[in-house]
Amino acid sequence: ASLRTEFLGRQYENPFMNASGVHCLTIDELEELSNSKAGAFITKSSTEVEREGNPEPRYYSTPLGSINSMGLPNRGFKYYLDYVLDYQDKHPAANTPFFSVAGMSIDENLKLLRAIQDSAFDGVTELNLSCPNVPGKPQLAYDFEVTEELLSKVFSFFKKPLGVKLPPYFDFAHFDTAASILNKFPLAYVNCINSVGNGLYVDLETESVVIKPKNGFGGIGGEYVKPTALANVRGFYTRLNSSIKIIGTGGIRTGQDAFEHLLCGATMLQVGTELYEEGVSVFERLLHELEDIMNKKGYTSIDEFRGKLSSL
Ligand SMILES: O=C(O)c1[nH]c(=O)[nH]c(=O)c1Cl
Repeated sequence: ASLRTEFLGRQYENPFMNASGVHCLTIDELEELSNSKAGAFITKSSTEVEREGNPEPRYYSTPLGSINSMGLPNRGFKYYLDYVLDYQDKHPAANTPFFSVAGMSIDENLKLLRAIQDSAFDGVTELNLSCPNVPGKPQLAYDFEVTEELLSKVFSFFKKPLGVKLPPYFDFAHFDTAASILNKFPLAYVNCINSVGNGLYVDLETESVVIKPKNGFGGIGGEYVKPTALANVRGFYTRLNSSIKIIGTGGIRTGQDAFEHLLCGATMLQVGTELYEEGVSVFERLLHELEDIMNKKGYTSIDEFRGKLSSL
C-alpha cells in the first residue's frame, strides 16, 4: 500500500506531521522533524514578540494522554519566518514547512498574516484560533462573530493557502454555525482538533494538581480526546465545501487511530501527545502500522477509503 498524499496541490510521501506546539519550538527540533519520516511538519504557533510562556510545570503526561498549559511560549514570529525562508532556499524540491500563527489580538493576527503575504514564503499557513492556555484570553473560535470578522479581514488581503486550527465543538448547533461561517471563505483546510480545553488532572498521592498555571487547568490531549477529535473531523467533513480539506489531530497513537481519522475524512494527520512521549521515531512506527492495516484490508491507496465511514 502507498501512503502518498496530495494536499493543496502538493505531493507528500505520507499524511503524518507534528501537531503545532509539539517538537517544533526550536530550529533543532524543526530540523529533527525535517529529517524524520514525517511527511510534513509545522512550526510552533508564533506571536510577534518572543514569549516565555507560563511557569513550569506546564506539561504533564498521563497513562492515557497529556495535560498542558504552556501559555504560547515561542521564539517570536521573525525566528520562524527566517527559518522557513531559509528552508525554502536550502530544500527547493521539498515541501516547505507549514507556518502556525497565534496572534494575541485580531490586529496582531492581521499584522503577522500581512507579513507572511508580503514575504517569499510559499508554504501553507495555519491560523491558530484555539489556544486554551493564555490566562484571560478566551478561545477565538468559540466566539463566532469575532471569528467571522477576523476571517473576512484576513481574506481581504491574504491570498496564500490558509487553514485554521479549531478547538473541539460538542454541539451540532455549533458544528452547523461554525461550518456556515467557514464555508463563506476560501479556506484551504480546517484542522480538528486542538486540545480539549481546561481539563483537570489530579495526583492521588500528593492530592494536588500536576501543572502550575491556572490552578492546574489545561488542554487535554491523547487517548482521552480521540472520540471528540473523530466527531469534529467527521462533523466538518460532512458540512464543509469539498474544497476545504480536513487535517485530523487528536488521539493518534497507532496506525489504527490514523486509519479512523482518514475514514472520517481527514487528509493530513497531526500527532501531538504521542510525538511528545515517543520522539520523532513515532512517525516510522505510525506509517508502518497504517500500511499494515491497509494491506490487510486490501487497500492500495488512502483515496480508496478516505471519508468513507459508513452509518448504520
Ligand atoms: O499553551 C499553548 O501554548 C498551547 N497549548 C495547546 O494545547 N494548544 C495551543 O494551541 C497552544 Cl498555543
